[in-house]
Amino acid sequence: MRLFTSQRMRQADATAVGLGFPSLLLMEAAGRAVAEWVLERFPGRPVAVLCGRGNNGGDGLVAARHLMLAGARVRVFAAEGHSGDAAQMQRALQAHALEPRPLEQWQPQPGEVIVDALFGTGLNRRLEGSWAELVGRINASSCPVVAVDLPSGLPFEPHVRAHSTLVLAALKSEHLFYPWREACGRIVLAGIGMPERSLFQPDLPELLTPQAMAALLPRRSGDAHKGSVGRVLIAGGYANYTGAPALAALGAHRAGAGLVSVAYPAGLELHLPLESVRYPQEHWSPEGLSHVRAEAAAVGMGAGPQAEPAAQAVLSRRIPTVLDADALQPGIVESYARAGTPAVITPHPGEAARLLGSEAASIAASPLEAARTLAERFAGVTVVLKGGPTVLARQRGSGVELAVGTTGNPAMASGGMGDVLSGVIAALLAAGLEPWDAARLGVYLHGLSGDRRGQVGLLAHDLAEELPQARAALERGEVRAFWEWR
Ligand SMILES: NC(=O)C1=CN([C@@H]2O[C@H](COP(=O)(O)OP(=O)(O)OC[C@H]3O[C@@H](n4cnc5c(N)ncnc54)[C@H](OP(=O)(O)O)[C@@H]3O)[C@@H](O)[C@H]2O)[C@H](O)CC1
Ligand SMILES: [K+]
Repeated sequence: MRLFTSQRMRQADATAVGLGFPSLLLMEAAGRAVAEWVLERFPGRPVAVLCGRGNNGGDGLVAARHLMLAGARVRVFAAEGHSGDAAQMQRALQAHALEPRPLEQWQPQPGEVIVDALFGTGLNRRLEGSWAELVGRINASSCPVVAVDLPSGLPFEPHVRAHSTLVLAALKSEHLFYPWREACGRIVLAGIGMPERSLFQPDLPELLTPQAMAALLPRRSGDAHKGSVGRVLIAGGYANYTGAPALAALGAHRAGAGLVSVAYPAGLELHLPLESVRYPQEHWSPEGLSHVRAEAAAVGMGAGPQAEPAAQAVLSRRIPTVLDADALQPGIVESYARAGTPAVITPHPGEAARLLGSEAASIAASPLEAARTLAERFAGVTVVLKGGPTVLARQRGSGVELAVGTTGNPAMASGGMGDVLSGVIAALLAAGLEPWDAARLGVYLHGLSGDRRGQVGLLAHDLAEELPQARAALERGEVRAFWEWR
């Protein structure tokens, strides 16, 4: 499943029409799906349908007809100047003796449901003047709003704040990325019969679905033992940063590692899980790690100025490695890329800014572009750019492949979560998954565990404790995506 932009959705629309598919059928299916959702979710409630002058408005006119035919009390308010499909849908409505009134005449009525069909993917600038004022009045009314495709005004301010958004054909960036996502409310995805060929755009970011992620779960054979399911080396810790490597170790244990070994500066007091094996290091060196049995590693958690020697010592093992926190220095990442050792980097926007020599704010504002730039800059390295949502990238052929996480929530904004993620990805690498698969599944499971324990106050080790149940639910096919299908 792919994540679209408004522009790429218009392209898909044009492709469908080019294939001979009548666009009027798409509008009919869209409007019908809106009407069905309103009738199901708000039975018996009167409805005001507010229609803009484009095709989003056309969808609204179709919805009004189906609502009326189903016996709902409907008022329709529409902008002037419909053309093409929308104009035909206006005539179809008028044939049923339902005449749209001028949009300016709309006043909210208590108890009414508002269908926001003002603007969808055709919006190309912020709303101003009477449009901005109308959006203000919609938001100030106490009426629930069902947005058609997108809450009108997104991705700019002002925009409609919806109870639910009936998304047409495919999810777009606004439905996933904060802060826009908050304006969408519940997300309901309607297929509308778009030919599959027009939606086939593999260069768009992949959306991590429960089905695709369940298929990546490493299977265990009946004769599994601790040496056969993946052993992890965690290297980190410095001064008073003793929690980070312990949380990474916990993440690795809870993600199914058969054995977790932790290397750390000698003399440091680490509260490691009882099951972890300790390797105190007088000085970081390849020799100090040569006896550790591991198929994958995670380096940098709380390592401070020791990150560089720790990362170089681990690099001598030539095993797939997660580089996190203090190991996210351009020189370190480059040395892994140059050596051809599979590496996964897990920066938050601040660390990504350090790697790219840019600003954290600009990374957070354009995470897809930032992840792409990181993958290009550090060729061969798998990028996990943490955020709401997390974005993944890797170079593939002459281009960059992108994926976007669909799990996780703001309660996960607390210290130590990233350390757990490093351990989880390392455990999946050790189990034999390719870096791209380990990173995608790790991000998915980590966010899923956070969602299952999603209250503010969640601690990183609480999240780690949830990992086994989250994994089992995913394996049993019990996990649903955050959007609903219609
Ligand atoms: N494949 C699908 O998913 C289908 C989607 N459908 C629906 O169609 C819309 C997109 O329709 P479109 O006509 O391209 O665009 P909109 O209806 O969103 O709006 C276009 C009009 O808005 C004007 N505009 C743009 N920005 C502003 C602004 N800031 N202020 C005022 N007016 C604005 C624009 O005119 P300009 O010339 O002034 O730019 C257009 O008149 C999609 O979202 C779905 O709801 C199909 O119905 C089915 C297939
Ligand atoms: K809309």
